[in-house]
Amino acid sequence: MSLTYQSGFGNEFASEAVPGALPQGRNSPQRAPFDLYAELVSGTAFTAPRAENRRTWVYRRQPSVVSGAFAPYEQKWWLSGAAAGAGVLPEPLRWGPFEIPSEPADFTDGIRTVAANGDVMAQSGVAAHVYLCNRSMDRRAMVNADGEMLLVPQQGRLVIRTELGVLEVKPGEVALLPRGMAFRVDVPDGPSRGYICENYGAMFRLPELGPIGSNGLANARDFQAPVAAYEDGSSGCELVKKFAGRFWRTQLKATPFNVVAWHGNLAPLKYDTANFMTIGSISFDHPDPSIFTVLTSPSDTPGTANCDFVIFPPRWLVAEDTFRPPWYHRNVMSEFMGLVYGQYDAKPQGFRPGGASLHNAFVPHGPDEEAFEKASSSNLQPHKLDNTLAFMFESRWLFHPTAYALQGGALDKDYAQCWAGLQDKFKP
Ligand SMILES: O=C(O)Cc1cc(O)ccc1O
Ligand SMILES: [Fe+2]
Repeated sequence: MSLTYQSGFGNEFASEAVPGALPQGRNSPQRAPFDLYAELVSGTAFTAPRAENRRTWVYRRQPSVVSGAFAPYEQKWWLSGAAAGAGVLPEPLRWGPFEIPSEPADFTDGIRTVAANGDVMAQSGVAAHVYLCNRSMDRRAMVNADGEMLLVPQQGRLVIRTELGVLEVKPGEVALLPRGMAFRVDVPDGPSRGYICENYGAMFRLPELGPIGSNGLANARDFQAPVAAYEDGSSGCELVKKFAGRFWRTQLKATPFNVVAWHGNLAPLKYDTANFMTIGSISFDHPDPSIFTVLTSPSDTPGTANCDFVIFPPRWLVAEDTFRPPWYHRNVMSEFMGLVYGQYDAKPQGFRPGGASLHNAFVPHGPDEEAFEKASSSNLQPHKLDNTLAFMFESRWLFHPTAYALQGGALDKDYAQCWAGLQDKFKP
């Protein structure tokens, strides 16, 4: 599938699927072109500072309000907030690859919450989910009024139709779907798996670059928004809505993907992590992983994120007289990690693609025995860490694992053993 995109994080985009559909010089003319309805989607408060303000005008065949009333819908695996946890444990946790079920499941039904924090009602915190699905959302759409969703595919491409157009996202790429914007996910490759960060807090944005300067890490222009595309959906569509942590459904007479033109800076985005310009040590010592921050959702305490999305992409290691993998560590912040492909240098064998790990606040962790032995005795040549992509959702709030995470079968009960062989080698 060859799709067209517009480039830039938070740009003022403008797109029309039919020439002339976008009003010029005003947002709500008495009658919009082609008798479309004008609708404003406000992603931030009207009065949010200009630099953070996000809204988009859509020109559509019917306004979203035609959806009418909703009835309850069951999705018992997709949970919200710290309250959904089955108990926080004080030790490191790790999971093997989460299994994609053989029973039919689309993206909406295939979401399983692994761990969550914060509270939807307080607009704070995130959930770490996996999606495990094997079929497309057939005549079905989803809208999440609780949070934006950062999708990290691990197996299989996703074709994401949104109100603003279509994104295709493959493993190695990520997608960011704005809170409250309808989408449908198709899985052209069949069984598909990936991770989701559902963010109830402040919208993800690019981190400040400080002394790095005006370029580097994730560059704004490498984020891609769709172009306007509407479908002929006269045969109807089910709309599933997540609202205040619960699920609802309604049957629409037509498709919600009926936006013919739009303009604004609130848009779904995709980003290819291959475009991430890594910065690292060219002298000595292992830098803090914050140098690999792709996006950050700030909290009200400066520098202490509601969530940072951090990646560990292919890169050169050249530091001299340095223990190159991550150091042993205890962190006030909580670290949820996943692996898209390859090996993670701190856990070359035990951490597997499609699995996850959780090191909550002040839970000690670090390289396993194998990684430690190798890194502390190898001959330090410039070395390319290649064919690897791990990531971290790092949050100031403790992640609460769910019953699915603890009892669903993927939990690695022997995780702690990976450090058991680290001997006291003190030789005064
Ligand atoms: O725990 C982890 O593997 C993530 C991590 C990576 C790193 O390079 C430094 C610190 C850190 O927490
Ligand atoms: Fe860590």
